[in-house]
Amino acid sequence: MFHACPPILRPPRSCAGTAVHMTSPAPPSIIWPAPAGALLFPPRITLRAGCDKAQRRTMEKNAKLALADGTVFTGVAFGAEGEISGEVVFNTSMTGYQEILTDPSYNGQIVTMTYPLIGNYGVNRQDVESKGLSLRGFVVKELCREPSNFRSEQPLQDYLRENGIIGIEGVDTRALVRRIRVHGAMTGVLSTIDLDDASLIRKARSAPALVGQDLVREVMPEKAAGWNQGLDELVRHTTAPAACEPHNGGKQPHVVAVDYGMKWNITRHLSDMGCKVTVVPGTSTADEILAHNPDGVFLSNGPGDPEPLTYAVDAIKGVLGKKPVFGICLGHQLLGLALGGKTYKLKFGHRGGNQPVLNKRTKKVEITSQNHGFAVDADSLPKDVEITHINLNDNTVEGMRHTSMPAFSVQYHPEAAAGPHDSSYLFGEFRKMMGH
Ligand SMILES: NC(=O)CC[C@H](N)C(=O)O
Repeated sequence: MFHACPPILRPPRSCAGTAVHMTSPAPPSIIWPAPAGALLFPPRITLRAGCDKAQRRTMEKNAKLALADGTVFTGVAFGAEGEISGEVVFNTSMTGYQEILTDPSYNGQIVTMTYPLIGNYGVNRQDVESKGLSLRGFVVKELCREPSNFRSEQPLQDYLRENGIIGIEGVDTRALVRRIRVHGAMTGVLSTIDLDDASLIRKARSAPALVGQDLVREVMPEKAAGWNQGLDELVRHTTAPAACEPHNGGKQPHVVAVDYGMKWNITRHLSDMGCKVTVVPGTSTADEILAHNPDGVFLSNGPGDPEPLTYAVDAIKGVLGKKPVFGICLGHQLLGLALGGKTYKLKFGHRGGNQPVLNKRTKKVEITSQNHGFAVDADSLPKDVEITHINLNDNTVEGMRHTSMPAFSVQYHPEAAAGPHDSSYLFGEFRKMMGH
């Protein structure tokens, strides 16, 4: 029998061949044509392989992606029209494209998905990680224009168009990713308005590099605000109990979360643990942070190079030793700088939902969600900083802890969104560090 979700009636398939619908076939109780007033998918012209070729050609608009090394990829435009430059990076997650699109850490970057079919479950209002889309452009092999999922509210191409993000589909993403892996992340230009290869390559070569830019100020909030949203029901059921342990009725720990472009699932986790959360802008000084009288200070993820963010490093130095500190991703890199370490740019970064990390204390391997292009240099860290986690793909630093002050951080994303929940115990460790 059919369950709680409202039945969705779908038109008969006009295109055979591509596996775009991941759900099982409609149950026999659903009829077509539908009775008047029934909930229907609006009629759309499909552009999938297997559709009428002439129809596809008249509907398609070309787009091109040019890299600074002179490579040009031609594909079909989707989403917004225009032209944009950015650092071209790739993400290996099979799902979670909406969380990726709304992760402010992608500010300044054109993101390529290695999974070959993107858009099949649409987008919704629950899976957002910030108030908007900060990435510069989106590159996929095959776009599914007709999502099929009970949570879907909109197809991906409409979402990108409404949010002003240029997408390109039909790109040989394997070739693109190999190029980035071999030669490193590089600047590129994505355009639907200039399709001249030489001109695009010139623009890609003169586009500003990510290194040295402060991209945080574009995505951080303007002023401090409270936070009171918990985890989505679907997520709560799959998250480790430590992270979701309810507030024990005692004093509610007050966390000040310094927002450099924070993913909302972090504050959802903190809130679910029973913390009172105040979010403050990434430019807040130590005095401004401490004026909230926090029990703990959280340093968020965020875009770009940590080194130019001297205001953030100074603020962290002013908080260290006074309050427990927990940092994630950019927050981890900034903590590393504040502790006297150095950061450097990785060749092509870690982005995806399947990065293996060794927890050196427990000797357990955690499968983690990641999105970073910079890393903390292990050799630069002072003796009183213990490296707690390492990446098993390339042995880079994934976590650290100060041996005498209450401060720890991870390079990866324990809040997942999207990705595995292996590391959600870290939120519980922060709570313990705050003495609650
Ligand atoms: N997700 C993040 O916080 C990214 C950190 C930093 N912008 C990097 O790319 O390394």
